[in-house]
Amino acid sequence: METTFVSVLQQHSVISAGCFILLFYVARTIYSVYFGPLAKFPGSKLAAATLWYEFYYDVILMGCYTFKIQEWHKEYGPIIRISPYELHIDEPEYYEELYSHHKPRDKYPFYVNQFELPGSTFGTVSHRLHRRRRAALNPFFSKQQINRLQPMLTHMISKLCSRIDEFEESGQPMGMRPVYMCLTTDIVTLYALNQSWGYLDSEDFAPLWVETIKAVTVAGAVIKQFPWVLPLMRILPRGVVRVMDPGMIMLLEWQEKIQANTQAVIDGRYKTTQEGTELGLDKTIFHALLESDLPPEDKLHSRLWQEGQVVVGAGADTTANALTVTHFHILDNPDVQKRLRDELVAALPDKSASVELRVVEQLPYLNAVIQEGFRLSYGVSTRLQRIHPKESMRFQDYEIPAGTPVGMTSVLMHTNPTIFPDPHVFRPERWLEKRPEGAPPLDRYLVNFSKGSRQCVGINLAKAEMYLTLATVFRRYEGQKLFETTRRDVDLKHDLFLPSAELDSKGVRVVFS
Ligand code: HEM
Repeated sequence: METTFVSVLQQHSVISAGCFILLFYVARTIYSVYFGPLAKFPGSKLAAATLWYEFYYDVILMGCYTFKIQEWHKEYGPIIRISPYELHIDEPEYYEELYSHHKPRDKYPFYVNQFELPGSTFGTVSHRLHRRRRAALNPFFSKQQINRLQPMLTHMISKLCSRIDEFEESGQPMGMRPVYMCLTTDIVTLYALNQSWGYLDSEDFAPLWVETIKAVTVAGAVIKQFPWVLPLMRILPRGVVRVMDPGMIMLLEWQEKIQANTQAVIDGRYKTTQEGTELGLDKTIFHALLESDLPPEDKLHSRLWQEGQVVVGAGADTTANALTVTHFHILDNPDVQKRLRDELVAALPDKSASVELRVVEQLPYLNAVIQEGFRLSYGVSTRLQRIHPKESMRFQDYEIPAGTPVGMTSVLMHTNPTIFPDPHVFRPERWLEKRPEGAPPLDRYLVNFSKGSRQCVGINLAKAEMYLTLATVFRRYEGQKLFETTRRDVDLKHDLFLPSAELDSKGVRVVFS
């Protein structure tokens, strides 16, 4: 009798606690949606109430929240609330204010958590700490430093050409995304780790590597919502992880490879490779960071490998995507292809000679083609939030409370028809036309690398790769045709952090003849 009484009492307590927690959440949500500091901002009330909205669009529908945000802007105006905590702005003139060079801009933990690399410059939330870490990275990527990479870049591009020659001979279509991914990976690993991963030598263009990067970005949408997933995967036996998510195994193995490289540098048993030495490279990014003015805590293995992973991850897929999308649009627009070829033939009379960066970076039409390629390949397609930790920010009549994450998205900037008329048309000429009196230069609105203190550190390297690769490939190979490839294979359909076309696309394929 007494036991029954106790168990009924226990049941009641559990139910009461459950009801209390439920009531607490309901009350908190009502307060946040209707009375909290972000209540005055327009937008969907459901999105203001719960992160599950974003989960549905980004995880279930695979990277579609960006398009929902775009739709909401049409309905609610240039500033909207898109989650219980976050605002989004669609007003091109505000970009340089939000992504300021000088004002304090923290990152949003919800965003950086998706890669779980808090030791990296990219993953550093605090603007103060970021400036210190970024200052140590900058010299490694300065224009002067990148100019010195010409022999290495020429060497890699001639390897690329040997692979294209094979396909030219066989007449088989070549999948450009994997091949460009091999090129950019071999370049960034040789430069940053002094140890090229040699993917251009792989018979089938290392499909596992392409899959790894894709798996990492797809997993990111889930990890943002459930940040405990990655630490959990690390402690589970590999066999279990493999069954649950094979992409995760690739990520863990990639991290281990970089961790081993870092440890070898710290232990002083790192051997520079013959390939690197012959091409004038004798240091890894870890040597550069260890020799920098960073304090000892920033020179620990636990931080340095994270920096290495970001540089390799950020340097490879973004540039490969920009190369692929630009290559497609050149071939899809015969007039563009002809004008580019004429310029290249005039500037580079010998089609087999290696291309000099200082020559091709001066070519106006090649520059315009690359700008237009950057515009339609977007860079990172997801929104990038910035936070002023201490002071409120002003947008039109709104005062944004200090500490609020506010994002803007390159996709919305680059397809804004007022700035870029006929935004989905690939028209390099727009970059060469005279701007109306008093209008700012057009590249003010080109944000594939983002802007301000936290913009991409690899811009000079990425641009050098674009100039040299496109100039070489379009000067050397006269007979190029798209193979069963249409706009459907490049147009943005899913925002998987990086832009993705339809998921069943076979990618951009080209026949060289
Ligand atoms: C076309 C090629 C590229 C594009 C479109 C691109 C785009 C971007 C963007 C948009 C960001 C800012 C991300 C954010 O705010 O969270 C970024 C950051 C970064 N990128 Fe790139 N990137 C490219 C190539 C490269 C290359 C070649 C490297 C290095 C080898 C690189 C290394 C980095 C690093 C280390 C960061 C973090 C910088 C920081 O937080 O201070 N990127 N990139």
